[in-house]
Amino acid sequence: MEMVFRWFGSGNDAVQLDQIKQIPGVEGIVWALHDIPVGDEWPINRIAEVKQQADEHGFHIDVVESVNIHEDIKLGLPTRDKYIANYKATIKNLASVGVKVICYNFMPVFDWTRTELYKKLDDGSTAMFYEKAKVENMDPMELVDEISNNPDFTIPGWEPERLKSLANLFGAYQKVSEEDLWNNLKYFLEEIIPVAEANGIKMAIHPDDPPWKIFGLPRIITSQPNIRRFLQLVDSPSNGITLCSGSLGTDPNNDIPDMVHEFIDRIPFAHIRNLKRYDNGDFIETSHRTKDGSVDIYEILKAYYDNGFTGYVRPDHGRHLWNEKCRPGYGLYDRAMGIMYLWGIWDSLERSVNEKELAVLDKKLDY
Ligand SMILES: O=C(O)C(=O)C[C@H](O)[C@H](O)CO
Ligand SMILES: [Fe+2]
Repeated sequence: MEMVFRWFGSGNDAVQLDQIKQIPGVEGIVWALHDIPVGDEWPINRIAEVKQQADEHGFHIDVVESVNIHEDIKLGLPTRDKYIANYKATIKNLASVGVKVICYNFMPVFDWTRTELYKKLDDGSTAMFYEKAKVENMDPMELVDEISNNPDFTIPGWEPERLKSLANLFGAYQKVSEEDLWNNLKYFLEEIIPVAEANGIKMAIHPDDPPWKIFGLPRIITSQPNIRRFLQLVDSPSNGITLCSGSLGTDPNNDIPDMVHEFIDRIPFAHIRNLKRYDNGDFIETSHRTKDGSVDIYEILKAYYDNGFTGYVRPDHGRHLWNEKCRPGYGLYDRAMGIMYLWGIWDSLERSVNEKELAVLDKKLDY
């Protein structure tokens, strides 16, 4: 596995590149041009700027997260074609500086959803929390006010400008069923996957977070059968997934190690994080350690290891520790510790396999 770390860009992240440099085994940054309006083409000079910043620190920029999808594409409106044309141009621009993987999602209106960004845990740290009943009984506008008015940073997917037109968007989605969303996704993929193939890029859809319907909006990238269906929409190595253990792990029916085994050839990028599920459907993000949450991080890594996984991995969200001021979920310390936990498992898997092989060889030599 190749370790990468998400960085929101100069002046847009509390974490600096020279700090990331000190985390063992990180080879690249996962980045995006967060200020470019959704649907516009990413300019080549801005892309080159990030490449240069990464180069100066010896990082690669192989993975981009996210090139977001304009709502007109998800809604299947006639105007989608112009945004798809821009998307294709962005794919080509990114390929021209060596980008290999583009992570994106196809969730209507909202990106990931939580009800509290800084919920206090027993140990005094804070983490992102989802209260199911609250979402079920809440006016989405209230949530938007809470999340988008974060004083320190604009949160991707929750940009205040975009959410201003929320009422109209909700109205537009009333006519869009899950099957319509599948069709709109297929239309998009049939357009862009050939461009990705021609430019050596793997597209990697991120699962819906959480993987169920919220506020009556359709959601489809939620489960193993649905991911199977997604991969068949366009059956190409360039049409892949970002397998996110945290998003899928909020639903106890999702067997993530089994998904790793089934989809391994179509996983260019893995998000690995843990969370604790409660019986009432609430969940809170935890440290990466298997014992601290409900997701078996060891089994997931073992599944990757057993399948000879060589793709990109990043620790996903973490808790906020030691009073750090950071983007929700994206502090330095817990993600750095998460990486060391992942390496600890990975290195010992590697060592134990090598030792087993050596023992077999020794036995053969004895004869
Ligand atoms: O919710 C998560 O687990 C994420 O990693 C969010 C992703 O960055 C986003 O949905 C990608 O487009
Ligand atoms: Fe994720």
